Amino acid sequence: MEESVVRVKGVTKDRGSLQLGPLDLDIPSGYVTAIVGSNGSGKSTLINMIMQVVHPDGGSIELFDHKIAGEHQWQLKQNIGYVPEKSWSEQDGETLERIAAFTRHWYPSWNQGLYERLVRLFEINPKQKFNKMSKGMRRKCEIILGIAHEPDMLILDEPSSGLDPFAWKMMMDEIKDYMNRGDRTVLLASHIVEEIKRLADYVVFMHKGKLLGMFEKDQLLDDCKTLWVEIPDWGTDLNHELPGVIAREDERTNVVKIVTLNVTATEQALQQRGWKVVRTAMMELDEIFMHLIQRSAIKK
Ligand SMILES: Nc1ncnc2c1ncn2[C@@H]1O[C@H](COP(=O)(O)OP(=O)(O)OP(=O)(O)O)[C@@H](O)[C@H]1O
Repeated sequence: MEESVVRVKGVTKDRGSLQLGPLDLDIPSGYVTAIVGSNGSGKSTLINMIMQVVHPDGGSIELFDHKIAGEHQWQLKQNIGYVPEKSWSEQDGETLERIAAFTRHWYPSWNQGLYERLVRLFEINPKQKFNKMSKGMRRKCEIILGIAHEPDMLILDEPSSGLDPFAWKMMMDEIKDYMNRGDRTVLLASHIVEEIKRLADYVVFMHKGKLLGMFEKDQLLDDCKTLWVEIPDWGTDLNHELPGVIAREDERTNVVKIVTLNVTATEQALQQRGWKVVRTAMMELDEIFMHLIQRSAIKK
């Protein structure tokens, strides 16, 4: 794995309704990592702990090789553009223009040209108060503020929430543009499969406060397949006999549908048995996620 910009080690948090962790996670530098999880699985809590908005009960978090505590904190956060899941209510009476002026003062890397371009692109009136804006307009402002100081890392918690399809497309293009410099990192929490498919290099699956795994996205999509297999013996227990197989469904008497997380190993084993694959299909990320949840439930 590459160099890490965020290192989460044994982090725990008691949320009352949910026990998070222990979480261990390394976010690689120079890539887009997407955290995918069901509602209430702890994605925002994890992001808030990385941003120090929420304090972990145990474990440690390092940002850019420094523990996030003490005097480094502010410097470290200057290198991050953060778009939280929920807008800050303290900023309700503010305007983009005023927050931008404040941010410009504190962030030496602020790029005024980029800010003005984004304001024009997203068709924002920078003099309008945030609490007079629609949800999507306010989201656009938060994205502009996150990107305009050209941070080394962007942390985006459900960034597309409230955006219309045109604004969503613009945001996607801007994130790609941001990444084009090569040495930048994005950490993104999202429910939108298309967003993850188009942007992410790595995918982290989270469920009920636990991490189900981190995967290189293209590799995962290559490895996970649905196969329809013609088998001679109807009662054969494919789940346990074949490597990689995590689920089976009987289709017709001699054709079984199986789901594998390791298509190469499964196909090799099928070949050795002389069983024929009659059809192969790609899986979507959300289907893979559902299977990983089922597998984690079985393992317990
Ligand atoms: N401020 C809070 N105080 C106490 N518990 C909280 C707080 N915020 C969230 N929780 C709880 O922590 C758990 C995880 O919530 P979190 O918002 O991190 O999940 P999430 O994965 O981001 O969910 P979603 O996809 O719905 O945004 C939930 O059980 C939630 O009720």
